[in-house]
Amino acid sequence: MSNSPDSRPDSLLGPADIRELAAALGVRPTKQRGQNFVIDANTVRRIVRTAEVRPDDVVVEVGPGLGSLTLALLETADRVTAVEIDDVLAAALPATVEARMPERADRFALVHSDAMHVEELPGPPPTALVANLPYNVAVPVLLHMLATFPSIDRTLVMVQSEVADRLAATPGSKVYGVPSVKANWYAEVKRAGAIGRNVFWPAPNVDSGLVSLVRRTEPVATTASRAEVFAVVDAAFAQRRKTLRAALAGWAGSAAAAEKALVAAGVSPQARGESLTVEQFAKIAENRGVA
Ligand SMILES: C[S@@+](CC[C@H](N)C(=O)[O-])C[C@H]1O[C@@H](n2cnc3c(N)ncnc32)[C@H](O)[C@@H]1O
Repeated sequence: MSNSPDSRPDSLLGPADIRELAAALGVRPTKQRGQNFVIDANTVRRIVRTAEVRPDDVVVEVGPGLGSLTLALLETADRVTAVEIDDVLAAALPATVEARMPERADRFALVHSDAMHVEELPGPPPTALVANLPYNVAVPVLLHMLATFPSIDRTLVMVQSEVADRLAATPGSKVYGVPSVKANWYAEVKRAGAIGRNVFWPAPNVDSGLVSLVRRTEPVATTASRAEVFAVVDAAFAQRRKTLRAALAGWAGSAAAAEKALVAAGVSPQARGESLTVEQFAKIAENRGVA
């Protein structure tokens, strides 16, 4: 499958390998779990390159599926820990790694779990997150991983193209919203490429995009907690067409109290959430209850 001169051509998974593995395991990909498997070695190598995975990286992968990206990550990273929810896929993956890349198998660990419930991982703390995320839970899983593992400093995820746009949006953009602000709380976020539909089996009915997130070297400077800041963000975008004075009335107790917090934060009460930076949301959170 691979055109890369320095690689073992048979170690990564191509279309025939994926079909064979799926048939042997009786796997029928489900939409509910966002199961679309990459069948193209060039695509997974491109993801690893774009993620700038280094030989000393401890990578966590969410949703390894049949192992397409896992094997490409193992070619470069020091360790790969994969979190898979599906019973059959989780049970099969260690054997796939052993069969395709025996010399790297001791660098691989499988955690059979819902990524939303993972609070710790075996081995050294992860330095990078690289994943083709299940599309229906991509944003909550991404935010959970960034919150739970502060050691992750680089992330590259493949998500539905619209979700990639939303994650990387900046204030003033039509698609700027809760995912944009929350992701920006943790990281500098950028679109990092597009992926066509024909590199998957089964082919999804949406396009995909890559998003890169590099952990902020300095966290957002605020005395408010993350939960307090996120509460303002959620309230502001729950009614995104309303002015902040109106949208934050419930959060503050009244429209008048919301106005006081906004003015104290240096934000116009007539502004809307879509124009605010994460720092401004943090300032508003700090001024809740101001007299
Ligand atoms: C889009 S597929 C990616 C598979 C593989 N990484 C690839 O690129 O071929 C998403 C994978 O995430 C798994 N998954 C879905 N929800 C999950 C969750 N909450 N926690 C962990 N894995 C999950 C699915 O079973 C599936 O294997």
